[in-house]
Amino acid sequence: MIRFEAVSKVYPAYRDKPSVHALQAIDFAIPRGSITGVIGRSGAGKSSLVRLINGLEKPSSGRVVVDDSEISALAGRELRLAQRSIGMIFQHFNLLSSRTAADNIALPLEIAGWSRADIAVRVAELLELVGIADKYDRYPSELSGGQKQRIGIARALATRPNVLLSDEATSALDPQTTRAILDLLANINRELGVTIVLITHEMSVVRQLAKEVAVIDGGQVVERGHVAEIFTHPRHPVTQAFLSEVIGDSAPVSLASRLSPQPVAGGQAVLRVQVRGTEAGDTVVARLSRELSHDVALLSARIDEIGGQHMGSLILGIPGGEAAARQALAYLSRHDILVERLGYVA
Ligand SMILES: Nc1ncnc2c1ncn2[C@@H]1O[C@H](COP(=O)(O)OP(=O)(O)OP(=O)(O)O)[C@@H](O)[C@H]1O
Repeated sequence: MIRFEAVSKVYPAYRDKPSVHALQAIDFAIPRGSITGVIGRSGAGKSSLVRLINGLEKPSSGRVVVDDSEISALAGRELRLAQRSIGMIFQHFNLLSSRTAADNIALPLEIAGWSRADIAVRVAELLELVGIADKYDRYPSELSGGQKQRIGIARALATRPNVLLSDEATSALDPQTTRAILDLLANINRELGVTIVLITHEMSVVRQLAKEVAVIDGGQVVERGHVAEIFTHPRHPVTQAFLSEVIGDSAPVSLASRLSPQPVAGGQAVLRVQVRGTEAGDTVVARLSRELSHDVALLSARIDEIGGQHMGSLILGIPGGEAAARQALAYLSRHDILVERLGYVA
């Protein structure tokens, strides 16, 4: 369990730079054994939050507790011991280029004072765990990004930590490699019970791996909860913006370029309808056609399923002039379906 209790972090003024309130009033808990996503835009405070968990920074006020130990109050040898139970992986892997894969993984064990024989056994186990046993004698420059991250993961797990912090660990990888690394992290969580904190600016990463998510903005947690719930009912504008990236609810370019802000004689009003929840998009189209007593054109649709819930958006063309458009808007709003008018097309 990781707990933030009324945590704030202020970086003091330095020369001509003003002080920065990087985190304010952070109060939340990450359950033991969970995979929790922490998502935020650049500068939101994500890295500051991570550095508080592993004790690299101290909070300006409040407490950070990791597995019953107040890491924010530790120093010296006690802090170093506590840090051994917190592994970390990074966007740019942070491997030593002069060491082989095996020797990179061995590094934290050497620092912890393990014997050479024990290190050899543990490194072999870890190479196997992350699926690159055949690369033990390769140098980082000879490996792909995905393989380097596997070494990063093995090194982070070497001292058998309870917590694994992932700071944008897949941001430098292509989508296919990202998926493979996220699958590996899911296995590690399942098999070893390691608590994973996933710092990211990509909702697709949260969606693929995390069960819980906290959205952070301006140094505050602005929304948090189960991933399926947040994805289907996002409340904060920042969450909504992250989601529209992953759902892609913008109109197709060919349609957007034809949109006119004024009604077009004999044309259609174009509406964007949000699909959230158990109701599938096609039911919305069918119900609306029945209500209007004429066909509704489906101009574009992006629907996904997350945690058994449909989510996405439909772009509909409503023929029949202003009266029909107003009737459609009223009907959808009456049924609590989020809708917005994008314009008109011929
Ligand atoms: N050591 C520091 N000294 C002064 N200000 C800092 C320091 N570290 C971070 N900040 C400031 O604190 C705020 C939060 O930064 P932080 O790095 O935690 O955000 P982030 O969400 O991780 O951003 P990014 O995704 O760009 O890394 C920013 O305004 C940043 O400029």
